[in-house]
Amino acid sequence: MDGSRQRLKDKKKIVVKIGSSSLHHPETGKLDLRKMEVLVRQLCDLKNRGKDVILVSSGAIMVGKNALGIKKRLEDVNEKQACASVGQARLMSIYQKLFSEYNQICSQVLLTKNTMLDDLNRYNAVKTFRELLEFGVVPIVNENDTIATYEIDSMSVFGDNDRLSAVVAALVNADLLILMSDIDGLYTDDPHQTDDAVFIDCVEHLDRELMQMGKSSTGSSVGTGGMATKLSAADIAISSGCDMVIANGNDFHNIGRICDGEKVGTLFLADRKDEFYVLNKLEHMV
Ligand SMILES: Nc1ncnc2c1ncn2[C@@H]1O[C@H](COP(=O)(O)OP(=O)(O)O)[C@@H](O)[C@H]1O
Ligand SMILES: N[C@@H](CCC(=O)OP(=O)(O)O)C(=O)O
Repeated sequence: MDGSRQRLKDKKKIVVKIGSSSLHHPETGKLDLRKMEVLVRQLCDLKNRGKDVILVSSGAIMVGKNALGIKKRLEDVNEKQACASVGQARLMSIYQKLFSEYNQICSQVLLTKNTMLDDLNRYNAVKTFRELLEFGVVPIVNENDTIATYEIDSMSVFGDNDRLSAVVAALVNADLLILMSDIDGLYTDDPHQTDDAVFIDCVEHLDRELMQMGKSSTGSSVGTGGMATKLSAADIAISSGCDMVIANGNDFHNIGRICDGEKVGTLFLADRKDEFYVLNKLEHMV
């Protein structure tokens, strides 16, 4: 086991982000409940190991779309917002049921980019997260899709939970962010588009050349942002003193393996702690 992986064993505050693609049965688009059980068990076990855990979960739009019996691809923003409103409530009720099986309390936190940019709102969010973690709760975060796009204008959305999870990691002073995706980690190019893409095990310096490797092409019908938003998230996380791992969400046991220091996914090593850099990034995020 190499040294940089070894340090993952000592992480105390861990943010885990799950993409919609890791939660659904691709054939039907419905929730994969067996996988969700494994996810929740892994997170509860991290809690039992004495760690603070925050889950950033996508899936509201996908779940709402299914609940409403919509078969076509969603194009209209308001239609997506209506689906998110239905789906978020359903998603939370399933998470609550699963977490309660392990006597674990979870809570819902919905954020927008504006919440994070406003000093008072951000301060309140930080304090609320602190209280929740002190109570031993697992906060479950998503973007507030219902209001995000018309809160001021389209610039007010995160638009993807990859960057939202990195902002949350920075807010709560997390020391590890795990992004579960539909792919093993970062490759030199999108493996779904190029045959000779090579897997990258560890990133010590996230330079321009690496940033350009992350394409916005997505591997599933429900994913958004592709690798581009994950690298943007890595930039935010590692600048706020938080290591980040991108790993495959096809097996949620990977979460425990990562925290055991096993060589799973691509590891991005934190290189500094710069609060202003993160805020500046957030301000210019489109
Ligand atoms: N350099 C790259 N390395 C790996 N995957 C990449 C890269 N560039 C683009 N991708 C694409 O990013 C997808 C993962 O992002 P996304 O579809 O948003 O999934 P998720 O919602 O599961 O996070 C991959 O399936 C792949 O097609
Ligand atoms: N907030 C949206 C998900 C946005 C998002 O980033 O989705 P994904 O690329 O699946 O992580 C939802 O809950 O449906």
